[in-house]
Amino acid sequence: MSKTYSDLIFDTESTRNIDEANSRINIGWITSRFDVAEHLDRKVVEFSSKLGAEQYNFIVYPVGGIIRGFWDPRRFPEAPPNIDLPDLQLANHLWETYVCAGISEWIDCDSENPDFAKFSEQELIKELNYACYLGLRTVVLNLTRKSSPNLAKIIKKWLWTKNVLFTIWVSLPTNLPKNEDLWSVWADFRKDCANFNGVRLQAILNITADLQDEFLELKLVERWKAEPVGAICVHSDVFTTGKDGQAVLPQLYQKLLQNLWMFDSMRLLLKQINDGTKYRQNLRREYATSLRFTVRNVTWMRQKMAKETDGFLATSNLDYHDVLQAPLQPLSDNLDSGVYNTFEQDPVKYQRYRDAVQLAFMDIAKDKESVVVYLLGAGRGPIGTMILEAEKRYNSECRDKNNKLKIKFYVVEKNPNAIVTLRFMNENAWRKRAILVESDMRSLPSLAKENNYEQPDLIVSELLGSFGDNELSPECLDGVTDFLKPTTISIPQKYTSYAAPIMSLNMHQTIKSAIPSFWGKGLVGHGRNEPELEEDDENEGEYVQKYPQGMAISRLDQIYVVYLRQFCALAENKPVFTFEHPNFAKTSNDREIVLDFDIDRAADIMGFAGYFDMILYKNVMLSIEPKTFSNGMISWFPAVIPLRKLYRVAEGDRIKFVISRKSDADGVWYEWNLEIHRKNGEIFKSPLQNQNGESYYMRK
Ligand SMILES: C[S@@+](CC[C@H](N)C(=O)[O-])C[C@H]1O[C@@H](n2cnc3c(N)ncnc32)[C@H](O)[C@@H]1O
Repeated sequence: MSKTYSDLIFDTESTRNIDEANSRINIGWITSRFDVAEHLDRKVVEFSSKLGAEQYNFIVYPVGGIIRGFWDPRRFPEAPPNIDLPDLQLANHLWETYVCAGISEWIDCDSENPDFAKFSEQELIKELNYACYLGLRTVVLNLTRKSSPNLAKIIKKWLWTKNVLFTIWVSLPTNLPKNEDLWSVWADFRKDCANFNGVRLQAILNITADLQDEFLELKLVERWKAEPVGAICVHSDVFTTGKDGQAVLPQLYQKLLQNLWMFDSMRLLLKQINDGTKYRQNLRREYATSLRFTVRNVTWMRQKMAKETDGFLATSNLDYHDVLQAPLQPLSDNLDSGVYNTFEQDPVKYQRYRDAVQLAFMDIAKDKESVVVYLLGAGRGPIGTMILEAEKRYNSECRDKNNKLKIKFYVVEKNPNAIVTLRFMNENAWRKRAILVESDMRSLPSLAKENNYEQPDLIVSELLGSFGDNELSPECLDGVTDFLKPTTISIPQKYTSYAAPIMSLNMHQTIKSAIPSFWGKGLVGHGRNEPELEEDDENEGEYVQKYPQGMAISRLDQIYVVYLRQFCALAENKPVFTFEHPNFAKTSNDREIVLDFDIDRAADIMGFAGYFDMILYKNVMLSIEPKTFSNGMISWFPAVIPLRKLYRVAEGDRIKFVISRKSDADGVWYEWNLEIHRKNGEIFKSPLQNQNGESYYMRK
């Protein structure tokens, strides 16, 4: 049986460099009422140094001082102690590094007692201001209610209107019924904060002895991968005593923690639930040791596994994860040498092309001395090399010395720059076997007539984007149909796009905030319009790309290419559009489909992930669809088709992804929207996106 991820994490091999691995994990101690000691508010240095010696990197400390922090609100309307945590005891940079501001736990801006709610608001503002005064980088807020609209209102205003440096960590309630969905509590809170930047507003998940139901179901846990989780707080009563008498995390908790551990930049927190540490000197250190042991190899292991699938991507210094890329348009733009070079690093794609071509020769070259092969859209020629290798392999496996197949080889490319490389390849690598045709393949029927080119037995092309047809392969290949024989075979024979609904706060925010700088305002957009020259006085003759639908909308009405990491797929993929070649019947390439997905958990849909697979020939295929993914292939990352907003769905809802592929004389575009069919029969329809190709238009 193959090893599970968790088994691998604890392999001796993976626990090399323990000190280095441990040092990447930052653990904070939450000061609790069990730490209360005389004059502690004047002894933050001693307190944090002691914890430092016990392997904690920072503390969460009541920002108003410990006496105020643990004041009993039942004494209201008596006032709590004033803020009394003198700044002078610690150098400024040490406050920043070692201390997070704990907001007093008694503060309750959503209290049923309106006087106390009002009073809480005033005291909260004082504490936030004091956290700013101390220059602290993190503020910890505790949610104690299912819904905290007043608190959210105050925090929203702070985040959106004040130029402060701290990140707010929102610790999720631990006092709700076990079946309450904590994700929804968090998602409501961040929505009430108008989904402020996930770098500045993050959740703290509490791992308690009495685990919430949602942490026991993988599909519910997965949603946290789509959210900004700043820290995971483990409660001390979760630990048990191990064989050697030390505190350890039980296996179930270890697995949960490992599963939630996305990055080593996340933080762990330890919250004391009882006064055990009073009686066992080493207990605090044991907690920290056990937590580090649990997560220290997770990222390392993930990277190691990624190296096996990502090949050169994993070894490159660039982190491609969650980075937005505009899909290439190799038809309307001429690619540069670096882009071709990146394609050519793929260890899988070209070999599959070679295998497919060889397989096709078995069918079309029987008893023939020669077959005519056209490579359509050759780039710098890597598939050309594979075609010649397929010929060689076919000859060595299927022919004898005196009866070799010799293909007639045409290589078509419209990029005049790539033609320079192709000429070089032809002379130096292909022994002048190729006839180079510098042309758009759609002119081939007329060019062939003029130049007496032979009709192809086989056409080979690779004109696919992350969403299959989005680099206009159907339009390009249809352009050569009139020149084909009725028996001509196309590699690929068929390709299909796929889509699945996803959640990802990070992706939504990244797309929304990808606004061009002043100097980028004239860059060609991806929509129908070209940049315009502003000739009025005010604009000094600058170029501007205008968006009739508005810049904000235009960002969200485009398709992107993204190596997705911080996301959660909400359903299995479904096929979207299929194209088959040759298209002798000249069937229209316009398409329309409605895909139904049943929703099995509460979630915020940000859009759809897009994938494709292609049948090169018979059983030789390439795929980026996760279930059939061609291992090791790096040529395509998934597509992301965003929605304009995050849309909340509930378990039992059915959603419909309505998407059409449209075209006119100059180009092709997709239009899409979402329908939510609620369990109670209500139907919601989101606005139609990218109408008329205004934001995302693929020029023919
Ligand atoms: C995705 S790249 C693939 C390049 C190469 N075959 C490879 O696999 O590395 C597509 C290539 O097709 C070319 N191309 C796209 N549309 C074309 C057209 N209509 N006629 C000729 N070449 C085209 C592009 O310039 C580009 O070089």
